[in-house]
Amino acid sequence: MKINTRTDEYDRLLARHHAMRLRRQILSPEGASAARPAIGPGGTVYDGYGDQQLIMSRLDLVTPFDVLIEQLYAFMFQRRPYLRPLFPESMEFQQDHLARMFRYLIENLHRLDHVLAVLRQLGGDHRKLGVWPAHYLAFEEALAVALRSRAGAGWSVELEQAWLRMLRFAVKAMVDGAESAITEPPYWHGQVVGHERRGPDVAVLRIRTGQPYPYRAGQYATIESPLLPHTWRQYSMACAPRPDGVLEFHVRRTAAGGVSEALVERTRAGDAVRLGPPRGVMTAVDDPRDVLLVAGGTGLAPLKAILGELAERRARGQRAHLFVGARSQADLYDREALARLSGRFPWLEVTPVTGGGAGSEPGPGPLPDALGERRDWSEHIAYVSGPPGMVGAVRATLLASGVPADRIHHDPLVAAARD
Ligand SMILES: NC(=O)C1=CN([C@@H]2O[C@H](COP(=O)(O)OP(=O)(O)OC[C@H]3O[C@@H](n4cnc5c(N)ncnc54)[C@H](O)[C@@H]3O)[C@@H](O)[C@H]2O)C=CC1
Repeated sequence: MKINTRTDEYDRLLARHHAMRLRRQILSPEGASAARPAIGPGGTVYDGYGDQQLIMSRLDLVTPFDVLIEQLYAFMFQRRPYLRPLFPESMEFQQDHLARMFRYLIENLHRLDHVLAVLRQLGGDHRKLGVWPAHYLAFEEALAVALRSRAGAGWSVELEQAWLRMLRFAVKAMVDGAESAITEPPYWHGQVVGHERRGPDVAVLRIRTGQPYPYRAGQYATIESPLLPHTWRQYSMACAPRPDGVLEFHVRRTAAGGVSEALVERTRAGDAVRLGPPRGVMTAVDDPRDVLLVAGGTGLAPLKAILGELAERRARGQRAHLFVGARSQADLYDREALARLSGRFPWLEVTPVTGGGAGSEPGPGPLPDALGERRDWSEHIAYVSGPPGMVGAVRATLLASGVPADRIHHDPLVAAARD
């Protein structure tokens, strides 16, 4: 269900923009303009802060973004129908993704170093989609037409130039990112060598790649099934790199017609898939402190991989405690594997916590409470993975109990696309 009404999206962006400006003013004695960065990709000068002010000043003309983006793609495919096959059959996710990107760019144009890193990675990831620099020109042309048609009489050359400068900055960073990723394959071919149903909506898949897949425990891959061409979704590897090169993934079926449904319901051993390059920052840190791992649902996958790595290179005397949150006993889909691990490794304690999760009452759920009751975690290194609401709630509990922020590791708190 779309929740973006015109006022919602516009008001939300504006409120966040004002809050950030206030924060910059407080943090910087010279005022907000001192935060003005000017270095773009390849050393070019770009006044992101100036464009941010201009774009924000008339955001009301072009929001909600979903309408703008629908017009953009309609124009692009009408003008250049040969680009349509590069996109998935259903454009819904693509449109949401682009709206998120517009919001992210506009909100962050005052801190180009952060934006550059994100865009460079996005550019590298776009290689698997078969995107070439020339395609971006077609996109720019379509964006200009959509902006004009959406904004109507209030539109101006200055506004259009600000939007196009922002886009060119983003494209340049993405093309740079794609070029510097040139030594890495855009994707790996894989074959499903194991497919086990674990309950009505979860499957554990084992995939062997044709070429070695170089990743670190805790990272994720994007996966494409031939059942849904051009649609890639993220899943974490649930094992540390193994000598036989087999990767384990935990997939919960979510929306009908999505990649997860295809992988859970319609995929069998022997089927082919493709994997994008490994990504993600939640990897095991080299620190001899005891380890706390907190998993919610299939968020268990990367933590199981980190445990696998710990088993291989654990510091002397280092212990680990894994909390596994699940909706119910029946939903503890990996309980046998976890029992095997805790039987094998005396330094590992596993605590299942049931309740909460999809369909239950809103609220922090039982995981933060279970942690709080247990012991003092302030000297631990923590890894947290699961639904964004759970990761946020657990993070808040750990911070409040004295664990420093730089010792709480998790992937960014945005809902990753896994349906
Ligand atoms: N499949 C994978 O490889 C990975 C999945 N994830 C993410 O993990 C999540 C897994 O989803 P499900 O299995 O459906 O989990 P779920 O909705 O069944 O939740 C599992 C448990 O997490 C806790 N929880 C859920 N929402 C909470 C909240 N708002 N506050 C506090 N605790 C909460 C509850 O204890 C619940 O029982 C998805 O968001 C997925 O994107 C993250 C990393 C890897």
